[in-house]
Amino acid sequence: MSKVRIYTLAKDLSVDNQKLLEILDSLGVSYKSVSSTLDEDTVDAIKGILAEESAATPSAPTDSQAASQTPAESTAAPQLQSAPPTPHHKDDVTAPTSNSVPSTAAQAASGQVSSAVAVQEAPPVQAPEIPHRAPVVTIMGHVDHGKTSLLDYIRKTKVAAKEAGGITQHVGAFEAQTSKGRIVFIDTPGHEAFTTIRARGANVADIAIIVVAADDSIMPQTREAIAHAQAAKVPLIVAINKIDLPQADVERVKTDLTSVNLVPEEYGGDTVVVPVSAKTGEGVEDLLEYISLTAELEDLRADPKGEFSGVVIESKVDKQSGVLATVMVQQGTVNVGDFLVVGETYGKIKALMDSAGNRIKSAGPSTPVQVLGFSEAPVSGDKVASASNEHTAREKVSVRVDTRRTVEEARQKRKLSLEEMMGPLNEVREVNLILRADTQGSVEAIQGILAKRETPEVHLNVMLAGIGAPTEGDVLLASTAEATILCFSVVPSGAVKKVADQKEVDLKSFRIIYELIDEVDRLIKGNIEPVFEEKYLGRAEVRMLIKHPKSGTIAGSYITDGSFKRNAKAKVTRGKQVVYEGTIVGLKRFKDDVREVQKGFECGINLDWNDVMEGDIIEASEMVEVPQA
Ligand SMILES: Nc1nc2c(ncn2[C@@H]2O[C@H](COP(=O)(O)OP(=O)(O)OP(=O)(O)O)[C@@H](O)[C@H]2O)c(=O)[nH]1
Repeated sequence: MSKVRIYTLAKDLSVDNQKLLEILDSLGVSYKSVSSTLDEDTVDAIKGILAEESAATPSAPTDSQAASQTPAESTAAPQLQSAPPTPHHKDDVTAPTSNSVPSTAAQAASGQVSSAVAVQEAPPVQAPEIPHRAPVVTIMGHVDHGKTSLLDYIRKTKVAAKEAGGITQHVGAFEAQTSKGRIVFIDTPGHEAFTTIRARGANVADIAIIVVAADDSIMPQTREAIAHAQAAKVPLIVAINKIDLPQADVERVKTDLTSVNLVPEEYGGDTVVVPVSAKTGEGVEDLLEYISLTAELEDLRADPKGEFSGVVIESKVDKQSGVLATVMVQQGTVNVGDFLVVGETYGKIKALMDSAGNRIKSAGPSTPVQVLGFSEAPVSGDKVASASNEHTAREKVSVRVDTRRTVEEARQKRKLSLEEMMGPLNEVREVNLILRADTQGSVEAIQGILAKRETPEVHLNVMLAGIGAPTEGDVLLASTAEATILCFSVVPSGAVKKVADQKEVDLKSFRIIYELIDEVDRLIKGNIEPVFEEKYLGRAEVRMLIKHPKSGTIAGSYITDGSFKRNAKAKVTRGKQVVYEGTIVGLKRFKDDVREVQKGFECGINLDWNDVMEGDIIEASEMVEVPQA
């Protein structure tokens, strides 16, 4: 029985991948990605549904439009109204679950425009769809594995040469035209730019390409790159490069990938792996196709008419032109003459250039543009907003200044709620860790022990485990993922320690493995939901009532047992009945506010409740954490 990949079938049947996935969903067939394979029965069922659909709507215009729609980007093409796609199906096997012929309901679920709709006089009012946007791709990998060469090859073959013959400037990104539409590449190789941007709270890449040289396989920076992509939660595609070399061993790379939990699709996993050569160009077309397929599944959309937002990719000061910043438009449209607010400054756009160096008047989503008009060079990762006039720009800046101050003040006070400290209660908590050790043996030993430390409530997520001292990249990763860096028998450099301090990242070094494990246990404990129990504190009799102009009624009381504390819980009983439960908001001894009053003393108790009466009994208690084994 021959099998066929989803995207190949989509191509053969002239429908878009999304449509096929919807049909598969309606049939209850699980898949991992568009490159998953389908067996003949499923293919027949799909063909049956499509045939029925076209019979039901012989000339429905929306149907044919949807079928011919290019996946990567559509300017405003109306799509079939359907449920939003589920980008990743984690289910393991591609198995058609039943022979059931799809019902009408299933057809409806698959987005079919029914004949009933087709004959209606007035078409139903549809909300205008947000158009697709081009994917933004970043290429990461180990040094010398061919990131620059791959980008150069794509640039050379896919970017229209600049007409005037001038030299295209390096602007940090370029746009490639492929048969599947536009793809934007961030061309500052390595993950520095990527992580710097992320460390500033912005995410610019939609897809990460991890380049692995076929003659070298997985290396330390490959692991780092994978960890960064995973922390950013962007889909990744592995490009096995240099397959033209005689010593290239693609199979070895695939096997090694499984050791970092990236199981290639051929091995039953869901990692897309594409063998390429940046030298001969072999496989590059496939890689571009996979990028478009991934982008399609991610269903990337942005509204060119929406409010503008962008991110600075890089900036420089040009002796002649002044500050030149490359901004990736993420949403909305930017125009010459707009005011741009970046950081706590603003500027008016004097000129815009596309990544090929052509002057343009405006730019929409997923377009890298070089902006002339900033007075100070912005930093990569800075978020950019626009304003239609100078007054609004100034207001936006002042809001940003206020927000920064508030955040700084809050940070100084650092009074976090339980939830802020520990995340929502009753959920499995994640402790993110980055491990650094002297040898592979130590790394594996630590990982082995850690695996046994996990509890049902706390999951240990080792984002990166590497040999050698921690790097600044690790610190950036830790700061964006709120991870702790644990070092065993390796010492962080002063520079790395400094960055960790600045970013408030916990960076700890150990010489004895069990001290490291103790630290992990502490981290786990810190993440286990604390158990509190009520502890009795004391009892008091209300002997007189004092009216206070500000605090209301204060219960002049005598402590008959234990002690009373400010902020403790209070329960008031009258006879046998509990008449009030609340908090002791204030305690007074004569005119002074006090924290605690012991048995045998008189005091004023403010319950923030005015109906307390003489003769009432007040009982105080507090919640205390029960230490757990
Ligand atoms: N034979 C062969 N050589 C390649 C290929 N891709 C890159 N190279 C060579 O590998 C070396 C490193 O390539 P680069 O593109 O500079 O690698 P990189 O990953 O960008 O390196 P860094 O920028 O230093 O991190 C260069 O000598 C390239 O010519 C390929 O597909 N085949």
